[in-house]
Amino acid sequence: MPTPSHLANPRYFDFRAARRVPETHAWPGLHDHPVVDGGAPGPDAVPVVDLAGAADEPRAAVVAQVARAAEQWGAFLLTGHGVPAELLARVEDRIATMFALPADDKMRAVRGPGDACGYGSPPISSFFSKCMWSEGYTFSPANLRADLRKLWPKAGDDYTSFCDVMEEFHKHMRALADKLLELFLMALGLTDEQVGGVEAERRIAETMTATMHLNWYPRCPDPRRALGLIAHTDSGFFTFVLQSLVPGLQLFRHAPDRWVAVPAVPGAFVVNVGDLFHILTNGRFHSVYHRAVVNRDLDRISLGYFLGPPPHAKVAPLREAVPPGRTPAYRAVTWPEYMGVRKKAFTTGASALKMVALAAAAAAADLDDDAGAGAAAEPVVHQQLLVSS
Ligand SMILES: C=C1C[C@]23C[C@@]1(O)CC[C@H]2[C@@]12CCC[C@@](C)(C(=O)O1)[C@H]2[C@@H]3C(=O)O
Ligand SMILES: O=C(O)CCC(=O)C(=O)O
Ligand SMILES: [Fe+2]
Repeated sequence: MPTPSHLANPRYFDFRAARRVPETHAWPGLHDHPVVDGGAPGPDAVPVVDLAGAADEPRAAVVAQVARAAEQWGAFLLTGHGVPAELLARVEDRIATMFALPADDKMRAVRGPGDACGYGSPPISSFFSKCMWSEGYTFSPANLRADLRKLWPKAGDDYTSFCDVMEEFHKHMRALADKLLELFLMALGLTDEQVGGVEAERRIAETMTATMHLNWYPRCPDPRRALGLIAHTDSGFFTFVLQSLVPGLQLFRHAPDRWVAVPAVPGAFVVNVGDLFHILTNGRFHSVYHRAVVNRDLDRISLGYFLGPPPHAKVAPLREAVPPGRTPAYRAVTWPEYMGVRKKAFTTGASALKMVALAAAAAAADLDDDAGAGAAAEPVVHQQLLVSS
């Protein structure tokens, strides 16, 4: 019998056929920090923001929940958001159908070097010598039907239903992103009038763009040796993560260093603060290190809906976020510029946020990794894993 061509393709690792985790996929240092349950009551309980209360006036309680979560965790579970559960079920179902495509079809859509969209490992994987136990697909919802022809060149029913469902989802998510941006800005202390009326804030809301990245974490014969997605901070403003009912997302918390396992709450999104929001808020809302682990018996699917500025827009601390008498803690950067800095940071082991910090203000605000709640706490994952690019 001839070998199917995808098995002959050295770029495709067949997770389904793997009976063990090969050295190429075995990560050292995965258990350097304990894992605690973020679904149990107590100080490690992942904060919950329930938007069902945000429709009533005053919204002060919801705004306070957002402020606390963004300042102390850089992440929270979002419930009561109004995106229908039945739509989320269809989204997951379509994603599963996409990942079940034959390897040849997926490899045809592979992300080329420097491409924003495409199939395969996420961009961050290029900085590490080990491979992750996952496959991913990135696309722009604004360019959905054209992007998805990479996977389904002949279109057809699966293509059409995938695009229809994702378009419906994107419409809901874009509106939800606007609502959450408003709450974030109010949580920074801006009034309703400032949110809609101040030029800088209005421009952010009007130009914010969305990117979708889908993750498939196949079940794994030895989940303690493998890693679904390496610890990272998201680089944009903020991200909605939809995780299937199989948990796997973990948030890094400092002092003591530990991983907090985010519970899989049906219908909830996890919201992560990204690096550009960290900069925009002058470090008051901090980006959060997170990773995804894999499971022995079950596949896991997740979806990241990433919000950020358009490529040409400079992001700098908002005037309202800089305390009186202080200077901004970060210089202005565009998203592509920041990705360039982060690439350099990965190859040198430095912190990308520190590389864009303004020295004098950084010293005054004590932007040290050990600064506590205001700093993006960083797990020790870099030394042994970096490859130079
Ligand atoms: C908008 C984006 C954020 C992202 C890079 C991307 O262009 C599309 C994929 C996103 C993702 C998902 C997995 C982790 C991550 C670090 C990566 O390598 O690709 C993020 C990127 C990010 O937040 O920087
Ligand atoms: O799979 C997850 O839960 C996390 C995904 C994620 O962090 C990402 O896509 O950036
Ligand atoms: Fe992420």
